[in-house]
Amino acid sequence: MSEQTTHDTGIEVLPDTSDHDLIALEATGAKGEVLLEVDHVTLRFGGVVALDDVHFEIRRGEILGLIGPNGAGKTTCFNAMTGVYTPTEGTIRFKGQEISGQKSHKINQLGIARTFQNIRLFPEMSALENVMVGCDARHKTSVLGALFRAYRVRPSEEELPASGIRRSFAKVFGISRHTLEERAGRRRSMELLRFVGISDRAHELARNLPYGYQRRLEIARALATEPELICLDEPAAGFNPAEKEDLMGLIRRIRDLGHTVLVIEHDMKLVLGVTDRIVVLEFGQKIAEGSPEQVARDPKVIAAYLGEPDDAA
Ligand SMILES: Nc1ncnc2c1ncn2[C@@H]1O[C@H](COP(=O)(O)OP(=O)(O)OP(=O)(O)O)[C@@H](O)[C@H]1O
Repeated sequence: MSEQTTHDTGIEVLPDTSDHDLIALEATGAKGEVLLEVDHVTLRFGGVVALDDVHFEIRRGEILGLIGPNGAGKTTCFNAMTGVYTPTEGTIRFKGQEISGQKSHKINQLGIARTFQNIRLFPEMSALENVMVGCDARHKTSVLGALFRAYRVRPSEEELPASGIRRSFAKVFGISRHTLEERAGRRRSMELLRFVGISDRAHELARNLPYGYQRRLEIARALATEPELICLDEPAAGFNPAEKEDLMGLIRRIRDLGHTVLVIEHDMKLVLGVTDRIVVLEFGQKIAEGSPEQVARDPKVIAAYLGEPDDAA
C-alpha cells in the first residue's frame, strides 16, 4: 500500500487502492444482460408525480448514471428500487424477479445495496465494525447457532490456531461455524477498507472519521453485502476535485470487481467521465438515455440540466 499523499494545494489525496486481495464477485449471469428493469414506473406522493411512466434498464457489468435537475425524481427512483417506496403503477424487476413492494432487507439479500445522500453509518462503532455489519448479512449461522456455537466444522490448516491446546482442541472438535464466519468477515472487512482506501483508520469510531472517509466507509459497508448491483447516491457530494478524481477510479474498480454500478450524481464531469450510459430525468419523466457523448449533445438535456450548450462540453 502506498502512503497517503498531499497535493501542493494541500488537498488530501487517498492512497492508491488498486493493491488489494479482494476476490471478484462470482458471476451469476452474462455481462450485458438486463440486470434490473424499471418497467413503466409511476410514483405519486398525493398530488406530486415524482416518477411519471419511467422506463429503463440496467445491464450487468455497466456503470449507469442517473442524472437530472433538483427534484427530477432520482432519489425517488432509487427508493423505489431499494424497497423504500412501492410504485403507484408499473413494476421493478431484478434478475427477472419482481422486487417492487418488497422490504429493503429482502431486496438487499437478493443482491442490491445502496449508499445514502446523507451518510448513514453506526457512529459509535469503529469503521471496521461498520463494514462487519455488512458482512454479517451474508452469514449462514442463525442467532441460536451463534449463541450456542451449535454448528462445528472441520477447519482448514490456515483456519487452525497456530499452536497449543486450542489447536489440538480445534483439530479434534472442530471450530464453530459462527467463529469461522466472524473471522472471515473481519478479514474481508479489512480488505474492503483497504480497497476503498481507508484501512489506516479501521479502528476509529465512524463519527470521528473525516467526511471523505465516512463516504468511502459507506461504500465499503455496501460492498460487504456482496451486491450484484450497488447504487451510489451522490457519492461525490462535498468532495474536492482531487477526491472526485479518486472516486472515479474507485467506481471503475468496483465495476472491475464484478459489481454493476448505478450512480446518481450532480457533478457532470464525474458522470460524463465514469459512466458507460446515462439516463436523464426531468420533472419525473425520462427525457434522454444514451452514452455520455450522446447525452451531453442532446438539446433536451442541455436545456433541462446543463443550462447553456457551452456547459455541456
Ligand atoms: N416523501 C415524499 N413526499 C412528498 N413528496 C416527495 C417525497 N419524496 C420526494 N418528493 C417529491 O418528489 C419529487 C422528486 O424528488 P426526488 O427527491 O426524487 O428528486 P431528486 O431528483 O432526487 O432531487 P435532488 O437532486 O434534489 O435530490 C420532488 O418534487 C419532491 O419534492
